[in-house]
Amino acid sequence: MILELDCGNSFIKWRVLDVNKVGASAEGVVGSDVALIETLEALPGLLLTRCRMVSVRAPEETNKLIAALEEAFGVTVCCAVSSREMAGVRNGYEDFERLGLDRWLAMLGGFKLAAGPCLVLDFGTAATADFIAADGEHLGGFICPGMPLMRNQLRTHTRKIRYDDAAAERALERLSPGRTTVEAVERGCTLMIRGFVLTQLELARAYWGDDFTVFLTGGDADLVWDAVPQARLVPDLVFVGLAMACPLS
Ligand SMILES: Nc1ncnc2c1ncn2[C@@H]1O[C@H](COP(=O)(O)OP(=O)(O)O)[C@@H](O)[C@H]1O
Ligand SMILES: CC(C)(COP(=O)(O)O)[C@@H](O)C(=O)NCCC(=O)O
Ligand SMILES: [K+]
Repeated sequence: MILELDCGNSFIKWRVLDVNKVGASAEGVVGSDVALIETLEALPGLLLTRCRMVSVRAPEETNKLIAALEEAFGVTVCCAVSSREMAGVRNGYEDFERLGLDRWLAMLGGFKLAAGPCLVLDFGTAATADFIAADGEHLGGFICPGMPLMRNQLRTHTRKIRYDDAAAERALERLSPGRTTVEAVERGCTLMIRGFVLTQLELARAYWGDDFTVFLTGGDADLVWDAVPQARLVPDLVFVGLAMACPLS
């Protein structure tokens, strides 16, 4: 069984692949290293042989998690690393190592699935957009605050914006102008993210006309999905790229 991990700034996404099965045999989202190890230890019949990981966290944090996994499960961990070029995609950053590894892997996955020009949009702690041309050239991208950062900034820097998660979820059933604080904030931030998406689509059209694929991924991708009906929602896009960057024979 192979353990796959995507360590973002807020959450660790994990899944277990069983060579004898199609798709993941178990998967989840956890908030900490400890929660990850506990969750995995509670899985019946887990026999890990390999592990591959991508992390956008600090090296010390990532190394600590790797050590904990090796100790708990006796597996060696293959970590995705930056590269200038892979699977036909050329990293467009001036300094290729500075491009977030989650972005790089989602790009590799997107270009493989699209086999043509694509726009990769990822909605996590940050929202990111990356443009990959038909020849695999990464034209660059954009980073802006994602939903968690936008709502936290409003809460931290105001006195009167306070509400709970359940109210936030209810507020997003519609996007009409808010009549309560929670509606006004949740819908306002959602519209900002959607505005970001529409601007990326305009740019993609300017480059490629109508001939491109849009990928949506990240924990908040479903907040924008209905604004981009032509997009492909691929929650595991980073994992698609991870398997390419860390092939395990
Ligand atoms: N099961 C889940 N657990 C936690 N967050 C989730 C879950 N499903 C969706 N989300 C949303 O995903 C967002 C975080 O996205 P994610 O891609 O995990 O971020 P990051 O990669 O930066 O850690 C949160 O704002 C939350 O609203
Ligand atoms: C842009 C990001 C913060 C996104 O992280 P996430 O929201 O997935 O946790 C991450 O890809 C990152 O730290 N990138 C390094 C900076 C860059 O890509 O230019
Ligand atoms: K991410």
